[in-house]
Formats: sequence, structure tokens, C-alpha cells
Amino acid sequence: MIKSIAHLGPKGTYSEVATLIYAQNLEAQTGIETELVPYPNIAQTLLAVADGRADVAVVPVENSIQGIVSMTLDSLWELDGLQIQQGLTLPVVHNFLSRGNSLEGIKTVYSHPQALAQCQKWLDQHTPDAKLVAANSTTEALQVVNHDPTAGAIASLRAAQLYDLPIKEANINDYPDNCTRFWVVSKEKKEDGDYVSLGFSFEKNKPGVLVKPLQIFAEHNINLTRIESRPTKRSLGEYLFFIDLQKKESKKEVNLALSDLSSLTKTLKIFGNYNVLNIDYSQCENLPI
Ligand SMILES: O=C(O)C(=O)Cc1ccccc1
Repeated sequence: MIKSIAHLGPKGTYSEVATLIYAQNLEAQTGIETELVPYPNIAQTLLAVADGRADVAVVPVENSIQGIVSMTLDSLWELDGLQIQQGLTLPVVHNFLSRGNSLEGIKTVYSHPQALAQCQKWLDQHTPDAKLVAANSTTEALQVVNHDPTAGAIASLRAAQLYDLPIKEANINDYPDNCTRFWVVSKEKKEDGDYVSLGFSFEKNKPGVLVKPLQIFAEHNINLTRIESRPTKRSLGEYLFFIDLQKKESKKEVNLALSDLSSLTKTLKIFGNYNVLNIDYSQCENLPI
């Protein structure tokens, strides 16, 4: 039974928005109330599930403009036993919040690195001389912004409402249709779902080492929807590989491919079988304050 849900905080983050919607859907299905618990960064959010303090965690994993959230993949690899239960795709609409009178007076802009990067063109055009300060989340620095009229932040509509901060400019994304994929993670093993996410490492990275794994998926007619490499942190040039694949029609083929893959790799971790819920932006506008 899910009672405690960990998410990247403080309140008002896009992670909290995704978590609130997930919790609303869960409570509608089970009738059980849940408690949302904010954590200061993604690693601690996932650790809370790994060590049993929370039942599930909701963490960002990929953005349509900036790609992967590396801390999520790195933490999932390092923490054993975590399984993806569900994917959530959230439309992300960034706003520029500040108490300052004009954009010309802005000297510092705070936000999560992904949010800063997703609005880089807007920042270059409107606050070119401001110092950009990366924070653990879009809302970590809102107390500072609330007391310094030369400071601004990139954050959600919900954050503006929660911290009573004026929106100087709304929807400053560099590209329309900005979406972030979140994973709902717990210790429960799940066998069904249209998607599978996995990670693997080799004894030694040598030329062509990736050819055989890719051949295995091709021979089993399996569609890979994402492939990423991440440093092993052991030595420069040594990589881990993360793959998302679609399992829709070929559950048997996927299981055969994963069996073939396990004989090629030093470590193979299946992070889960899951489905993805696409959240409509209208669901983000009427959340409880
Ligand atoms: O910091 C937040 O609000 C998060 O939830 C991480 C994030 C940052 C930017 C886009 C999507 C998620």
C-alpha cells in the first residue's frame, strides 16, 4: 500500500506537480490518502525509497529539449532494487518570477539547470548580464528571490502561487511543447508494461562493444526509443549504457533479447516494465495550494 511519496522539492517544483497528479489518480483508484514528502535533490529522493522511508518516489528523467536528467540514471544504477512503476509525461511551462520592477535590473537568475537551459535564448535576450545560478530545483531559491528585487527565478505557475511571487513574463520556454518525463519508482517488481528501461556495463569498453547488443535488439525486431551513455565514474572513457525500449507487441522477443544481452554484459539491470501517462496541462492549473 502506497502511503508516502517522495519527490524533488521544495513545494512548487514540476516534480511536485507531477506527484500531485499521480497521487490524485492513485487516491481516486484506491481511496487511500497519501503523504507527499519533498527532498532536496534527486539522489536523496530515490534513497528515501531504497532505505524504506518512502513507498514510492517521483523523479524527472528526461526533457524534450535538454535530454536526460543524469542524476536520475546515475542514482538508479547505484541504488539496488528500485523498479519503475509508471512513466508520467508533464507539459512544462516556465515563467520568470521576480519582485523587481524591470528585467533590466535583474542581476541574478536562479533555477534548476534544466530550466535554465530550456530558457537559454530567453535569458540571453532579456537578462543578458544576469548571473545564472544553478539550484537543485526550480523552487530551492525562491525565498532568496522573494527578498531581493534584483533576483529572479524560472519556475512553475504553481510556484508563483505558492510563494506569492509576481510572474514578470509567462511561458518563456525557448521551444513550444516542452515536456518532461518522470518515473514513479518503488521496490515493487512489475512484469507488465509497454516500455522497458534497462542499464548495462561491460567488462571492458573496446571498439565495437555496442554492436552486439544493438544487433540483438535488431534481430528480435525490438524498437529502441532511447539510448544514453553515462560515465562509470571508474575511469575516463569507461561508460554505462541506458536503453528504453518498446515492448508493445513483442513481450516474448524482449525476454529472449534480454537473456541474450545478459550473456554479453558485466552487469545488466532491468529498471522496470511500465506504461506512460500523458498529463494534460489543464490538470496542472487547479491543484490544491
Ligand atoms: O526543479 C524542478 O521543478 C523539477 O521538478 C526538475 C525539473 C526542472 C525543469 C524541468 C522539469 C523538471
